[in-house]
Amino acid sequence: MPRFAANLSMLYTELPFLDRFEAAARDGFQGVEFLFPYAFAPEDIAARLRGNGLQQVLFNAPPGGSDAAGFEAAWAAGQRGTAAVVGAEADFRTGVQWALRYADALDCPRIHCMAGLLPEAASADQISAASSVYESNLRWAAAQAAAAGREILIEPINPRDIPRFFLNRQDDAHAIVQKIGAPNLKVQFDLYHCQIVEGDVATKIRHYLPTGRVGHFQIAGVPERHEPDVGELNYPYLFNVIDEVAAACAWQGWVGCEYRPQRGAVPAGTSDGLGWLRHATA
Ligand SMILES: O=C(O)C(=O)[C@@H](O)CO
Ligand SMILES: [Mg+2]
Repeated sequence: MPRFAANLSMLYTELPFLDRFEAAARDGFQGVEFLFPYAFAPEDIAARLRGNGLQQVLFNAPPGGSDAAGFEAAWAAGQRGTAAVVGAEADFRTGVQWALRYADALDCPRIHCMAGLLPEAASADQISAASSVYESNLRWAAAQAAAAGREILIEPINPRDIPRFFLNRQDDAHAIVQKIGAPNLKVQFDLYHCQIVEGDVATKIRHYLPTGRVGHFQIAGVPERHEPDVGELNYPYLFNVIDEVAAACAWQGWVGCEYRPQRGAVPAGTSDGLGWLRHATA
């Protein structure tokens, strides 16, 4: 079975953030991911990782802004990344530098750089300008990350969850990664978003995983984004597909569990809903 990482921004939200690490380890996770670490000192997060025998496998570069308070304000104001946002190039670079410092402290191999939003009713010229900025920002970020021994990931996200998000489709993500051609620039393949936007998920795993351009998977039930055993995707089947293809191409990444638990009563809500994980790893 794939290696599963708990997404601590969505799982265990019944607990304070720093206590979620222990809860995830107690439930058998060996890896964790989350959106943003910037509200906490890197050494406090590193201590929780060490103390619970966990690996940090992924987190996001800031969503906008230029310091820790600004990052939180940007997220609250609806900013969803700066990589493809014309005029936000300085914030993008500042954000990647912050992320690389945290990646070093947390020994985290991957950083997700969210693309950001297009303007309302974007014109063809505005879309083309966003594409140019995206390409030059990602080239720069991949070079910075390579020097630090890290990967940069980009993720297609469905436009129902994030309207006007610049990157929605797997083929567009792979096209820009191929065009830039940096070996440490990869795609974060979130099966939840893929099913909502384009479907044909198993075939896309078989097509894209052997290219070497998939850096990470994420999962959730569709359409409610609850546990993976709730909804229209057959995850036991998809886990077997990932296993089979990963074995054939020696892929050794992680599958992030990025869903909102619906089962059980607080405070045991997240753990109550992990029957799918116990079944998958039995
Ligand atoms: O929303 C998702 O899906 C994610 O993976 C988050 O990192 C937001 O980018
Ligand atoms: Mg995701």
